[in-house]
Amino acid sequence: MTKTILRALAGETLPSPPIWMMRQAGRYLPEYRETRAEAGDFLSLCYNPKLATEVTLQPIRRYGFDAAILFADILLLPQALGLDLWFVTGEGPRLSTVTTEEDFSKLRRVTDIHDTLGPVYQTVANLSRDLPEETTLIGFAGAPWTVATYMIAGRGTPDQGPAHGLKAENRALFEGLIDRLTEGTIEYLSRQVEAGAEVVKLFDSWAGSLNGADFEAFAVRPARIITEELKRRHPGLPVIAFPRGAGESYEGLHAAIGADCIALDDGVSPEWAAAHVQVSGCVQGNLASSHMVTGGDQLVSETRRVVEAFRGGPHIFNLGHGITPDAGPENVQLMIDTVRATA
Ligand SMILES: Cc1c2[nH]c(c1CCC(=O)O)Cc1[nH]c(c(CCC(=O)O)c1C)Cc1[nH]c(c(CCC(=O)O)c1C)Cc1[nH]c(c(C)c1CCC(=O)O)C2
Repeated sequence: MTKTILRALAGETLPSPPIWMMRQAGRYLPEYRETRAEAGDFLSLCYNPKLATEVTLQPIRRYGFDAAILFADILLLPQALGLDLWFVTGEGPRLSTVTTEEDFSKLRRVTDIHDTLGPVYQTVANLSRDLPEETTLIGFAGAPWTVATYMIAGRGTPDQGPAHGLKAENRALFEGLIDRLTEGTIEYLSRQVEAGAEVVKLFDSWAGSLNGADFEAFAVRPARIITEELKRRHPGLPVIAFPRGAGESYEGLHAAIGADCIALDDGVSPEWAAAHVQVSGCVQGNLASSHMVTGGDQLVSETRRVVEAFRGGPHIFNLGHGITPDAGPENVQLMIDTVRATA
């Protein structure tokens, strides 16, 4: 029998939605913290196939999620393109920046990323061998705009100001960077698929700060190019696009991107999204991740509300964003039990 996630992605409405969770391998789990301590730091964990495989499997063993997502990070691609990358504990990522033509000219060609990323492909291959047969393996990459915001600022920013600045001041350089990332993302995801990823997901965490023509040019268009080329190389490959914060612009994105599934953040109500987005295809989401911290009756009622709202069409249950380190592992179990009891 075909895996439930693949059935939903193919447009099937199931008795209860299959479920997985963004950042399901993460610091809220004691077993993750233990393996991460063994690896030393976060990047050493990402580039250690044995340990990255182990942390990817931990939430599958504990909860039996219907999908596993490769353990890696969206910032490994800029590192493979030649930037320095490190993580400051308690603060987040730091990178060397691309803000001038000279910086850009030093970036590696997209065909030269695989030496750095080899361990990631090995993790995918391990997972494809070790996962239970009913569990779908999801590969991923950051979308060009979101990755560019980190490469231009050298860190996370509240409003993506430096990237908007470069877009205004040196459009040609900014577009060159988006194009390089678009090509690099195709090569990176294509190798993940060859190693055994069954689905790929594009994380555009900062799509919400692009408006109007910019949203079309730098969120929709790169996602469409990546999706089309991956599907050309790997016929039948399902693609999930996650333009977080798109708001009303979520409407029409299945067709505009050519994606099989649009992932929703919790800034849109499930009732609105059922009427305006799910009408054109599978959706994924969108319980607020804060419920994984607070738990209780509200978690149960809001989980049921999301399931009910999307009951009439293809749906993959997920949070609206990644689970946070302060979440309670018991709340995750309560969410899963509540979703599965709706069948
Ligand atoms: C913007 C972004 C990044 N990484 C990612 C995004 C897009 C999604 C989003 O908006 O959250 C995507 C990502 N990051 C990680 C995954 C693995 C798969 C998953 O479990 O979903 C995925 C899909 C692991 C991670 N990536 C990171 C962790 C925490 C690392 C640790 O163990 O200390 C994990 C499990 C670190 C990371 N990585 C990044 C930041 C800003 C941070 C620091 C913030 C934090 O510490 O939570 C960049």
